[in-house]
Amino acid sequence: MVRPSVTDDDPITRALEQFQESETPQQRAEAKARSDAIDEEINRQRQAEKREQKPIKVLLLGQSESGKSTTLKNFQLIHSNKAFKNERASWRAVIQLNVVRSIRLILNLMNAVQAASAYPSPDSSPIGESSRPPSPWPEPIPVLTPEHLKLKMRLLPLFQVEESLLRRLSPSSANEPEATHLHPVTNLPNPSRTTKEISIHSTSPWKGAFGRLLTGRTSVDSNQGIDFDDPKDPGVVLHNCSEDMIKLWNDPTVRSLLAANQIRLEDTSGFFLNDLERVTALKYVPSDDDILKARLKTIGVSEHRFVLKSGISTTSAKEDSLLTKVREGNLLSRDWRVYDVGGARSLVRGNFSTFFLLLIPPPSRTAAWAPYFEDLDAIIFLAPLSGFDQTLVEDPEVNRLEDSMLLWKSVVSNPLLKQTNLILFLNKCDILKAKLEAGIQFAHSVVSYGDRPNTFEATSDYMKKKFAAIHRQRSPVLRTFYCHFTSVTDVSSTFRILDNVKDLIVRQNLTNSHLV
Ligand SMILES: Nc1nc2c(ncn2[C@@H]2O[C@H](COP(=O)(O)OP(=O)(O)OP(=O)(O)O)[C@@H](O)[C@H]2O)c(=O)[nH]1
Ligand SMILES: [Mg+2]
Repeated sequence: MVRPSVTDDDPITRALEQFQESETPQQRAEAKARSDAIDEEINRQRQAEKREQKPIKVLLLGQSESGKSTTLKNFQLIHSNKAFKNERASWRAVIQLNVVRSIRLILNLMNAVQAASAYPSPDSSPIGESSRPPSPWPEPIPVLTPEHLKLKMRLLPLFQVEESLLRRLSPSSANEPEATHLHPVTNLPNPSRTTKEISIHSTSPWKGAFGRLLTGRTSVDSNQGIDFDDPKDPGVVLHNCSEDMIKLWNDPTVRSLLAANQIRLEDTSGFFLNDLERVTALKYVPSDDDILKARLKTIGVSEHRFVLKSGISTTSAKEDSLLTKVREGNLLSRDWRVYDVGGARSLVRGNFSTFFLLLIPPPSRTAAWAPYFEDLDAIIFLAPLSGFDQTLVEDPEVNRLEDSMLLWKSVVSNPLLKQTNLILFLNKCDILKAKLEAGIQFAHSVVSYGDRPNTFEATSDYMKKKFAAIHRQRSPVLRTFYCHFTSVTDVSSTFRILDNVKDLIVRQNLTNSHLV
């Protein structure tokens, strides 16, 4: 049996066949030329579409702990209010680690006091002053009671928790020779450099570390992915130590030890000691605010993709036409790529890591990095103002604020970035305010500040002018100075600022694509 071909009954095919049979060679050539022209036009339009739809690329830059990853978290929250839904179990672990780190710092201080008081004072020492290491303590050395020592012993299980959390979160970074993000206790008789900071390489699937372990368990909180009945849950040990941790943190001797070493734990990254009861509760689930406060150092570079909407306000006739074009072109939703890089320098002095790769001109810059840094629409540069009285963890001789200004200078003056919008976030304003209110004198660290008032308004304005002057003097082309005072751990104020920034970047992107 002969099966009818599919085209047998197709009237269009039949008509075309008849038409082609009656075509002259010249007509056929003309038809082909027309068809080619149409194909060419379609291709041209596709290319144009591609150009117009090119994603908006934003790079977050700044020294380590400046707030880059926290700004990224704000982008994630803007993108979706369920941003951290599947990650809460892992963030809970990071927060638990942050708590243990703060406690460890206090216990290290107590060890140092014990060691210092083990030496007899020069008056009673038969061999005199020379046998005694220089003491960082104001005399007399604060006295630890037997109760303090018992407290210390009862908190030892926390260190096992730390090891196990680190293993689960970052098996690959366990050998990273990194000092702590906490205030380095360098002037103590036995300075402890043992508190490695937890860092996660951008390629590590750490956010799944806990989720994977939980699959199939019936006790898992299905909304948050946290298994509260896991017998190995570090939360149990933390909960059992909770009362002792609270006692330690509220102890007057401990507070005076911290003060004597000029350590304000409350200003350090990942500080949760004022929330111990809440964060060590057995059923603790981190809030968005907690996740923003959690500290996890970034290594490498990671790309984050979002579709973000931009509502461009119309204030002029020109902008009205822009808005129409944007709407006609359906460009109100745009693809965004936000790049978060690790800001820490290598511990080898002068050897800069991720950050400075940006400043090396191609082709010396490795090809693998190129896609991240070509065609950048904007750099959000974070400079934490609160670092005015701190030094870098990586290099204790470098003042943090001064370092931020040097980095800003190199970014601003870089000819490769002259087309890129630079948006400066003078960050950690909340900590700056708290420090000034606690009586810390800005002028002690920033000598050029002189006898101006020790207020937030005056100091922040002074620093803004400094950064603006660098921008004006060093930029290879005339550019607008965009600057915001930020506290990126504050979701609502950051939401407003990022909304402005988003609109600005989209507007510039459209201008550059000649759509306006
Ligand atoms: N109080 C306060 N804390 C902040 C602010 N910005 C960031 N932090 C905290 O500072 C710590 C460091 O912030 P990150 O965003 O991890 O810093 P980073 O720039 O990504 O650092 P690296 O990954 O090491 O390059 C985190 O614990 C944040 O919660 C701020 O404006 N105010
Ligand atoms: Mg980071």
